[in-house]
Amino acid sequence: MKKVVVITSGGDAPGMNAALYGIVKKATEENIEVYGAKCGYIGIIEENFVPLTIENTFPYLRQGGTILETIRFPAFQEKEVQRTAVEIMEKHDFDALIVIGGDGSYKGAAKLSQFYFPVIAIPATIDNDIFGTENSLGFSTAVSNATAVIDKLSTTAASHGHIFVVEVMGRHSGNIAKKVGKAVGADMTIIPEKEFTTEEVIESLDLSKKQDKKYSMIVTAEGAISCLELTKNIERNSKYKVHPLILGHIQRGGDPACEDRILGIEFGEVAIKLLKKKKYGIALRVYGGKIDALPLSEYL
Ligand SMILES: Nc1ncnc2c1ncn2[C@@H]1O[C@H](COP(=O)(O)OP(=O)(O)OP(=O)(O)O)[C@@H](O)[C@H]1O
Ligand SMILES: O=P(O)(O)OC[C@H]1O[C@](O)(CO)[C@@H](O)[C@@H]1O
Repeated sequence: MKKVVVITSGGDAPGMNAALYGIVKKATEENIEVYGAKCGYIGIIEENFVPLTIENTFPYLRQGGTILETIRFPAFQEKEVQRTAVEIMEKHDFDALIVIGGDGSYKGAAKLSQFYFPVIAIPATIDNDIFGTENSLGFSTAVSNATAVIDKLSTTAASHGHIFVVEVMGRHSGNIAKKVGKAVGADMTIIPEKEFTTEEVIESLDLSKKQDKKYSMIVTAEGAISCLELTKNIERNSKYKVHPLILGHIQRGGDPACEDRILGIEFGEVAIKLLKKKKYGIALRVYGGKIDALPLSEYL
């Protein structure tokens, strides 16, 4: 193992830069050269490679986003595009690819592995919805970011007795909503995995009033219902006036929480250790609180 290439793919996740630093740190100890392809899978196809060194990764270990940047690239689902990626990586003498990304990125990694190219995937998505792992880079930070904003909202909401419906991210997953809803003591949390009715939401607001709470808070995941639609539904079917708020990309923004930094560095180091032992075709995960790996074929 002499030369590896890394991508960050899907939505950026705080902790991706820490993973890049972890990879470079361990690779440097092992005399392995590291390159990054810019903007995810498209960077391989466009042969947009940049050298990654301690000098250009260490300063960003504590910074959110991804210095390699990321673009969603749906064409990568085509087999011919995947084949081209493998040919390009071979042409540039890369011995392995490390993919840092979410469940879509994991599918791309699994497909490349079918061409017998050595691949390791590192879980990174604020949604924490990758099969098999208890945690993914960015989740902890996103939950903290959303909780901090709602905490701010609570003081003004309490002063006016307002009702807020706050929409958090998660197109297919209620993981952020569930944690945030718990942390802020939401009157109801709505997630894509569970059906709900407007009547149930109104009942939760009735209960909140009955309990003399100073304000009411509903948390909804974007994939369940948008806060604008839910606001309309509540106002049409009750006497309540509702204030909607979409938290949006602020959840992915800013610097990684300590947990995501540490996990990022550890994932990066483990990826290089495994590649050095010729273990690839695998996806890293957190299981029982520890880092281990599943075969990438699980993600096809
Ligand atoms: N079925 C697939 N086969 C091959 N490549 C895929 C597949 N699905 C997604 N990809 C590649 O992975 C990239 C990232 O996937 P996607 O946009 O779903 O984000 P993600 O990795 O799930 O991250 P996030 O959870 O943050 O959205 C896509 O832009 C595409 O290049
Ligand atoms: O920034 P984009 O491409 O609009 O993606 C938004 C999506 O990405 C995620 O933040 C995951 O990274 C989802 O929660 C959200 O639905």
